[in-house]
Amino acid sequence: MKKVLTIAGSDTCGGAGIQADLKTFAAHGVYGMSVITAVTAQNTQGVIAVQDIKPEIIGKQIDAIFEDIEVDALKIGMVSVSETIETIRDRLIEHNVKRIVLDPVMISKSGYPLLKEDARKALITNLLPLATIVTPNIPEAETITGRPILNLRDVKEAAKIILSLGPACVLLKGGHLEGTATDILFDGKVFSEFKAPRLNTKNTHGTGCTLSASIAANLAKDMEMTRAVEASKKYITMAIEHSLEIGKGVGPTHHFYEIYKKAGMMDE
Ligand SMILES: Nc1ncnc2c1ncn2[C@@H]1O[C@H](COP(=O)(O)OP(=O)(O)OP(=O)(O)O)[C@@H](O)[C@H]1O
Ligand SMILES: Cc1ncc(COP(=O)(O)O)c(N)n1
Repeated sequence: MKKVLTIAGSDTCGGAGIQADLKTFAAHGVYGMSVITAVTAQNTQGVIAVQDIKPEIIGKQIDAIFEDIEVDALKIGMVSVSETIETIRDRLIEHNVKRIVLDPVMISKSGYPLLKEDARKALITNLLPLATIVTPNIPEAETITGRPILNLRDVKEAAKIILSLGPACVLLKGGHLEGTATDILFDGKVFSEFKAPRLNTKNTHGTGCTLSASIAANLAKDMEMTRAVEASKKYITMAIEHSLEIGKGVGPTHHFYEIYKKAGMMDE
């Protein structure tokens, strides 16, 4: 069985972060493992509090995995502070990790900062160069590039700038633009578009976490990048389509094996 690791924050209400990642891994039929960078108290209405885990313990969690288990792919989500970022960078270089999906989580949908402002530069300089693929949403891409993104042309320009910062590929997610939910993949040569109809639901808590975890699972299964993103786009679209009316705010996406089966990805 393929083995996939998530390095991210814990979300009490189970819609984003570590919990979304492990549910996604299970739905993809891969073995999921986790390194927790921060514990959040949050629900569908927002984030109430965050306790960052000591970088030393984060480093030890990473070592515990790599000293014992072969990892086929990993994803990085909420990393919170500069010291955490530096620890992750050092440990991943030390363990010579391949296939890294970086979701540069900055601000929760409810508006709570999940990455300290002074840690943005650390994320860009330390983690972007290690990424096989980085998956910013529009506001994250605007922060990384320092440019506004209003249309598809801006998206492509931003993808080029982000690629120049070191990752092998960029997937710029169009969830925050209007109209069709179009994501653009750029590998330095070709732009590929992945489109889905915009679904009319407020329940999109953890969509970015789910998409990046799905890409990590698909890369672990030796899928080529474009194929992996295509399969993951189908998965997130179905997970949003089946999203759950849980809590009083922005409900979570739904992960069940059936979604993956319906997307026709069971033979990969
Ligand atoms: N209403 C929607 N209908 C269809 N697809 C959507 C919708 N909202 C988001 N998506 C898709 O979900 C995926 C995640 O994109 P999004 O821009 O929401 O990420 P995100 O902001 O990082 O998510 P989060 O911070 O909630 O984890 C993308 O493939 C995007 O196109
Ligand atoms: C631990 C953690 N990681 C990521 C997110 C982003 O998800 P969203 O933007 O849907 O709030 C979150 N809320 N919590």
